[in-house]
Amino acid sequence: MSSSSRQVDVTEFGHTDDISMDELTIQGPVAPFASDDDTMSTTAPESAADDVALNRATKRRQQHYEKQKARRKEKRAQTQAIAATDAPIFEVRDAAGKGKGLFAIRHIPRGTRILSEQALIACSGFVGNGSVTKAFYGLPADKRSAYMDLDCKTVLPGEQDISEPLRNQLLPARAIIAVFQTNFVVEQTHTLRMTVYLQASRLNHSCVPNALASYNSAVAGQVVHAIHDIKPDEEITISYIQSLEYGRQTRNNELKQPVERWFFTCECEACGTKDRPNETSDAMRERLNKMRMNVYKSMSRWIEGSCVDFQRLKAMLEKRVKILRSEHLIGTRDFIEAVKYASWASYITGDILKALEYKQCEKECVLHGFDCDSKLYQRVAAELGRLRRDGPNLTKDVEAGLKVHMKRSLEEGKRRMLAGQRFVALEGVLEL
Ligand SMILES: C[S@@+](CC[C@H](N)C(=O)[O-])C[C@H]1O[C@@H](n2cnc3c(N)ncnc32)[C@H](O)[C@@H]1O
Repeated sequence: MSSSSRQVDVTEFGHTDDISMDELTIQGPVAPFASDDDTMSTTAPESAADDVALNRATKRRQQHYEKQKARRKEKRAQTQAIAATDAPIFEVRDAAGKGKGLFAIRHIPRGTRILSEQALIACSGFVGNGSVTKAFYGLPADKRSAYMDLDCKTVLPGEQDISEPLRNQLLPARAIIAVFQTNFVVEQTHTLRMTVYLQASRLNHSCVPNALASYNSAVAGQVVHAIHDIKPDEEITISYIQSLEYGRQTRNNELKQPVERWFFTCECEACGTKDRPNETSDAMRERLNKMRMNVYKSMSRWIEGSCVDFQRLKAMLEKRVKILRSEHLIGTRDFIEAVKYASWASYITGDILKALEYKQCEKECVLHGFDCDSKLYQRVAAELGRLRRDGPNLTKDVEAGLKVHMKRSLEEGKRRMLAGQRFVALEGVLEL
C-alpha cells in the first residue's frame, strides 16, 4: 500500500478521553478481515483452500487469545490481591554503593501498583532557587526533616573541592537546592512541573529496570508499577533516562544531561563494571539505537510527504521488538513505542492480524506499566477496540494517528529538554 502521498484526515486514530469502561474490554476473538481494497490482499481469501487455511489460522489465533486472556485474568487477580492488603510490599534499605533504595519484601507480580504518591514539593512555571526554598519552608517541620533526609549528591558549580558535609554546613540553604536537584522529576500536568517525592525519590536507576514510574492524573501524583515479576529482596529500579536503546557509554552520558545531577556510573547487569563491561549487551543496545534512529528518520521523511518502504520498516521494527525482548526490556517505554510502531507498520502493509497482535501487546504492557486509570491505557484500549471492530477501514485514521503521534513525540522531546535546561538556573545557588 502506498502511504506516502495519501491525503489524510487529521483525526487521531482511536483517540478518545471520555470512553466508557465497556468499550475498553477486549471484544472477543479476532475475525478475519475481508477487504475490497486490493492493498489488503494478504488477508483476503482467494479460493476455497485459502478459506479453509484462513479459518484454521483464525481458530488457532482464537485459542491463543483465549489462553492469553485466561493468563491475564489470573495475573490481574494476583495483583489485585496484593493491592487489597495493607501489608507493605517494599521497604527502604541501604543499596550497596548507591545510598538507599527500595526493595521488595515479598513477591511482586508484574502489573502491581507498587506505590502511588503525592508530591512532597511541586514547583511549576519558572523554577529557580527562590521557588524551591519557598516550597520547602512551606512544609510542616516533620516533612522538612524527611525532605532533608533525601539524597543530595549534587555538586553545584564552584564547589567541586569542598566535601559534602562541609558544603551543607557552610550553606544550609544550598542543601535544600541540592536535594531538589538530586531528586526532582519533570511531570506533564496541565503545565510542566518539577516535583520531589518521599518514597519514589528513593528509587535507583537501572538500564534493565523492573519498574516504571509515571505521572497519573487520576491520583494527581506518581505511580510506580512492576513491569516484571519482582522477587523478595530484589531491588526495585526504574530508568532515569528517556531511552535505554543506547550503548553503555551513551547511556551514562545521558545520565549527566543536560547537567550532572546524580554523580554515578551505572553498573547494572546491562552495563557491567568498568573492568568487565557487558559487551554483548552493549552491541545489542547500539544496534537498537541505530534501528530507532532509522525508524525516526523514515517516519520524519514520511511526515514530510516522501515515499517510505513500509515493508522494510516493518521488518526492522519486528527485529527491534525481538532485540528489546532479548535485552529484558519488555514493558519499558522503548518497548511500548516499538510495538506501537510495529502495529502501525503492519497495518499499513496490510498485515492486520499482526497489527492486532502488536496492538494487543502494547495494550498489555500499558496495562502493566500504567494501569487502567491512566489516560494512556484508555487511549490504547480504544485503539485496539477500533482496530478489532473496523479492521481494514481505518487506513486514513491509522495514518493520521501515526502522524499526529510522531509530531507530538517530537514536541514532547523538545519540551522536556527545555524543562531540563530551565533547571540549570539552580546553578546560581552560591549567590543565595
Ligand atoms: C533519586 S536518588 C535515588 C535514591 C538514593 N539512592 C537515596 O539514597 O535516596 C538519586 C541518587 O541515587 C544514586 N543512584 C541512583 N541510581 C544509582 C545507580 N544505578 N548506581 C549508583 N548510584 C545510584 C545516586 O547517588 C543518585 O544521585
